[in-house]
Amino acid sequence: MNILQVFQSVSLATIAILVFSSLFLYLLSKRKQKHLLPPSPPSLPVVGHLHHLGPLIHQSFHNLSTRYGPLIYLRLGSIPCVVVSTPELASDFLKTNDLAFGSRTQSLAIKHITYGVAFAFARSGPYWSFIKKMATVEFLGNQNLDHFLPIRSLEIQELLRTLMEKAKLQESVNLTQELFKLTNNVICQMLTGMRCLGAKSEADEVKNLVREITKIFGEFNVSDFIWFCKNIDFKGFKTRYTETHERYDALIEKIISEREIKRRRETLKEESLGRDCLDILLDILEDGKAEIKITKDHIKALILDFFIAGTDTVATAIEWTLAELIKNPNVLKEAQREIDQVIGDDRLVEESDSPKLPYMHAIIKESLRLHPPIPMVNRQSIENVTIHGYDIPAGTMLFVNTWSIGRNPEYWENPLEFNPCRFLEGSTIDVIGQNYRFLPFGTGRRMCPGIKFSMRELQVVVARLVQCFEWNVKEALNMDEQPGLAVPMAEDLVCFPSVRGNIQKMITSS
Ligand code: HEM
Repeated sequence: MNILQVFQSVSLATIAILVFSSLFLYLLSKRKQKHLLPPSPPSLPVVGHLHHLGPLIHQSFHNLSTRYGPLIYLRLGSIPCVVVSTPELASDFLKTNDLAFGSRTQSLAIKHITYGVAFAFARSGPYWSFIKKMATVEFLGNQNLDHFLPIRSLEIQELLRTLMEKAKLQESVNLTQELFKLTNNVICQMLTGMRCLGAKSEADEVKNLVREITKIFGEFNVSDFIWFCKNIDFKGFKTRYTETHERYDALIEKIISEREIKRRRETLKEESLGRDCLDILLDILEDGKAEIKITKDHIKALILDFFIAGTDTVATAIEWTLAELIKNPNVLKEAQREIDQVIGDDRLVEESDSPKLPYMHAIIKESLRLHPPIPMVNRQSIENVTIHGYDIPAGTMLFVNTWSIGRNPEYWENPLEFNPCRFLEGSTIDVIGQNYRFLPFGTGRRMCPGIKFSMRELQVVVARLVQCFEWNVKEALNMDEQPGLAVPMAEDLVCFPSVRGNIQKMITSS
């Protein structure tokens, strides 16, 4: 939202009073400031550095860093921030000071929609550690992922069928929408056991809500940054997120109640493996001896956390990878050659084939380097720290610009070239957060717990799209980005698939 447009919606008299009082407080705070802060671009009273930011914030930070250096201090309204844009600094902040940066800031909208108890935004502590362990080891651990393999296979097969139909009719397909449907259906079943049926079902309402909430989470709201705007409902944003929360609450209440009735009937608790997330969480809720007491609000917030974190991110990663393959036909041919040689043409690629497809693995990494779905690792400090001689006060927002690091010629040769080979030939760089040049899933204690799940889903979907189809587009692809919680392509990816080889037989027999 344009700051000027925002100001136009409030009466001029009120603005004048508030601006003058803020200016006074700003000057007062400057006089009191004794901290040595990192370099900073010129700022304005009240808005601080907000006027430097465009809609794609990671790109604005990247541009500022090229002028003011790899460690900069910004004040977004009244919120202090530091932006970090080199692997060395990323390591200083995220490894050496991992504990100090153990929290995240949450917007007013996120706080309201997630009952004030979102896990992904919680401060590190006993509740966060307990849920992190549950998420990493149990819900998204290897055993559960194996158990949910048939769900992923079925959903991917559905996608292939849709594409095959389109290919037969020589029609275009909106791959962006199809991929969102795929990832949403998979995560929806892993969380609540429900599948989107295409009719007006609860799962469809979930899909619509996830889409709306993801949009809300990614929107810039001036009330988050300028303290005297906190209670102003700019452009009806507050009304929108309040209503969306109410819709989500009604739906999830119903889903939980139905599950509680089912559990009483079927004593589902006896099954120890392959439970959906709702069952795992209800077990914890009902367990009088659980290490941590959780409430129904925690369950509702956690289900939403995973929905939001697990839908757009994976869909966006697949979308960018396919776009790069279409733009780079030589890479696509090489990937098809690898699959044809290793798998042949009488069966589809399976998740378990991944170790045999190093070129495909390198393609996924190369796509995550250029297009990390979450372009910045965002944290908040919980104590004062001194880094490189600079004083970073408690409560400072940290942005590690992984997007910018991935495109820096000091760390990557010809960084804008899509060249998967850079991840082959002796490269030891992986996605697991140990090399600070490449942090698509973050690093350290707050690292993404969905990494194994995402890599499994990402690789098999891209491999099957490559194995089964040739991809054509009408016009050159627009590789611009769109703002959002994950950063998708600016325009939906619309393509014309055409069937390769034996695909019809393979899809129907799989
Ligand atoms: C391509 C897919 C994905 C990417 C690129 C991605 C990326 C990230 C990143 C960069 C972070 C911040 C890490 C940090 O602060 O160090 C994160 C956190 C998180 N992700 Fe993912 N993610 C993906 C998929 C998923 C999935 C599928 C789930 C769950 C179903 C998930 C759940 C979470 C959660 C709960 C957090 C917060 C963890 C915490 O604060 O401790 N993510 N993700």
